[in-house]
Amino acid sequence: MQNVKLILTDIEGTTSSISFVKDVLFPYAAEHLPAFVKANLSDEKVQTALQQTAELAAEDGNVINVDDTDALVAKLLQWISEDRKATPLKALQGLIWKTGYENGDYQAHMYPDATEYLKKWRDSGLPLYVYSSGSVKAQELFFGYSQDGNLLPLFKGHFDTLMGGKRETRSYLNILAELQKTHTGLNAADVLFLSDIKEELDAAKEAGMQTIWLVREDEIPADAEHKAVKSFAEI
Ligand SMILES: CSCCC(=O)C(=O)COP(=O)(O)O
Ligand SMILES: [Mg+2]
Repeated sequence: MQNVKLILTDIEGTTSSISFVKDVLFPYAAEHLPAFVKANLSDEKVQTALQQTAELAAEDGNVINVDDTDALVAKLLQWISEDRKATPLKALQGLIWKTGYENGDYQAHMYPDATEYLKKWRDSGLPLYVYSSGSVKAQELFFGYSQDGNLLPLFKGHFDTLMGGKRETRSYLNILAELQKTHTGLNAADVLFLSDIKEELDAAKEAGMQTIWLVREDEIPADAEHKAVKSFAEI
């Protein structure tokens, strides 16, 4: 880790297992989404998410009336099953997961090395930020209710798909511009981005950031274009 002044990390597959997100969080959201939407139809955040769902579906060529709650819910359930990183879905998931965390139905998974090194890096003075497809609300819940306790104070800030998609270079430039408001003189090359997805690392590298690929389960490819490690201890 050379000349790194700030670390930006992904969550799923990087600090935490893919299985926790896919096998616990997504099914919980799918189970509770229909009742949650119907019970909270007058909530401004829910209304905004439904409006955006209709707009996004229309962009896909699937016109749904914004008053057709059942059709919008069906579309959102389809997106959960496809793991679509759609901003309105992510906003609703964050709201739904809150109840599960607060009831103690689950705690967010953390790889032990991720918790250990995030704490070490924070203690050494490195500012830590998160960039995930999960909404900022969902990220705060995730680290606030982790199996290793409340890890939220480790992070200086959070970014989600409001910055853009994680496979787009523009998103990392948007994040850099946000970071520069607090960290004067910060350059892209001062930022280390950690992720398990090559296309996300490619986009961050294109924006000028340093990258490290977390290869948690598979063999590290011999021809990896990014420095690849199996755990935060190797960073
Ligand atoms: C923040 S908790 C749920 C994560 C999530 O919804 C997701 O889609 C995972 O995205 P990531 O960018 O962390 O791989
Ligand atoms: Mg990931």
